[in-house]
Amino acid sequence: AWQRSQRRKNHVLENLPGPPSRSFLKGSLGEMFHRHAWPFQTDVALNYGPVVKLRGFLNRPIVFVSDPTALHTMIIKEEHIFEESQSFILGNKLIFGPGLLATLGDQHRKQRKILNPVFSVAHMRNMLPLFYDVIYRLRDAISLQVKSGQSEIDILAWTGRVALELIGQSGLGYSFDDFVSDMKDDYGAALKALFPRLMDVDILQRLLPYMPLTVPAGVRRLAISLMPNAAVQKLRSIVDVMSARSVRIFMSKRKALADGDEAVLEQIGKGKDIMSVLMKANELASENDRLSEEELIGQMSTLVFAAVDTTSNTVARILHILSERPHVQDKLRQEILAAGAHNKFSYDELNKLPFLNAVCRETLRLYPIGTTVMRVPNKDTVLPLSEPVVGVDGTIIKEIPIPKGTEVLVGAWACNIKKSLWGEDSTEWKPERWVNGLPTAVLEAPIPGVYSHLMTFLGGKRACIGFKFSEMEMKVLLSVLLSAFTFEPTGRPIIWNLAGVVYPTTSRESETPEMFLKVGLYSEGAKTE
Ligand code: HEM
Repeated sequence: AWQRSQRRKNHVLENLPGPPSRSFLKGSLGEMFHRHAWPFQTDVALNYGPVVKLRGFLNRPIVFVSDPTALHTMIIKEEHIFEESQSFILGNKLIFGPGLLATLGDQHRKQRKILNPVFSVAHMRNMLPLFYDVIYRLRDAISLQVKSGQSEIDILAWTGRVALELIGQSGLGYSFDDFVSDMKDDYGAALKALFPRLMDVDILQRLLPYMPLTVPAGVRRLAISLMPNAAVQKLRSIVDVMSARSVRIFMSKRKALADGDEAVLEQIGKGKDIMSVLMKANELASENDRLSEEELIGQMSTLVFAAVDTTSNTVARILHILSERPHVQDKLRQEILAAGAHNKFSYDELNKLPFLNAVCRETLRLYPIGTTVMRVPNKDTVLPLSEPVVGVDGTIIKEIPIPKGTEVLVGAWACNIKKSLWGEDSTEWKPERWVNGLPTAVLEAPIPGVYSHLMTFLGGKRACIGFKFSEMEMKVLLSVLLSAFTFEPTGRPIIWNLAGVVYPTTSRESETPEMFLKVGLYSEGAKTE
């Protein structure tokens, strides 16, 4: 009977529609995960229905899900079953230490419990003045560049620098960058090199679950240091730079905390940064809730890593879109100026600007920095569906049995652009849809996204913890930059590449993340063409 039931489960998976597999060894992985996979991913998102069968290594089925009810089951109801893959967790543990991206179950829950308050709206309000200080310095630096006659500016370099400095100051209480000279900080350089190096070791990372983790960490590091692989060695030196810095910052904070309030106030974040607040809360927490030093240090690189490329590429994308739509750019600028952008906005004022809100949300909907995330159930389970799926053999499938260990992809982008929810124009960038009211289908669907019916920040217990931080960063940046500058295309291409985080280059071949726009000084009365 057990074998019959297994066969039936596999039959349902095999019966799901999907694109043909082109390679026995790699299945569809080669077509799905490369820099220019947009046509393939669009096909998968739009043309096979809400649950799609893809092929992985040795043609094993991978289930691609964008059905809201199935996603709700994966992300909320059965979050404890649909875990992150072992290679993701173990890879992150080696890179960042045991922080939020590297733990599961109770340990992860305990970390979230103590970290959530430092990402609350109340804490964002505390940090807003610091955001303005940093972003004004950025504005002055760009202004100097423009006044000195440089008009084509690498916007991504600046959104990256400002994102690092913001999480540095408000997250770690540490300054990486003065925006005056070229950034020379070795931590910043290490972080920038991390993503490309991670791509180099992708296959090795998939092998990580097979490395015996019962051996002590020191021995494991020694084993890694002996690996004759250049990519691994480069990655190791990046990790060494990051972890040495985290430990140094941590030690100085611990000393300041021990020395008392005055010493804390003398630090860059004046004790208000996320790590200082966290360390203080941790001291006061009960024995059960308290995190170890290793776990605290593990949060530092995790936060910096998770905060920088994500937000900086999203802001770059918004400015790219606005550069191509001068009227929309001006409409947004006028809203910001009319609301008094020359003074600093309060947190509530910033969030009450309807068009700014719409532009951010629409960009996050259509252009999330990651199109999918992977989950792997730790036992056999069943995914219910919002609407039935028609199998390859014509039978109607109402629910999908998922055997333990099956790779299931959360189709975050696919859900964000689903036509049955968002309408026929779902693949067009139309901020007005957020002003005019969202379709009832969107409002009524059980989309498990933590932010505005979108899957961009995911949802549930492993949702992005920094989504309000990121939203505040985007909004302050846009309001300050648009009231000072105009943005136009340079005439050269901007290509968006699919990767762990989607990033722009100036050609399909180039591997350098960069995005040039023509930047001019905005003076009131003079409108953008
Ligand atoms: C546009 C900006 C951002 C996007 C689209 C984004 C998206 C995401 C997504 C999809 C996840 C879930 C990853 C997974 O489970 O596989 C995540 C997790 C996370 N994000 Fe973000 N993120 C952004 C900005 C930020 C910022 C600014 C911070 C910190 C200040 C941050 C901190 C984190 C952390 C710590 C996690 C791990 C949470 C956990 O597992 O408990 N993110 N983010």
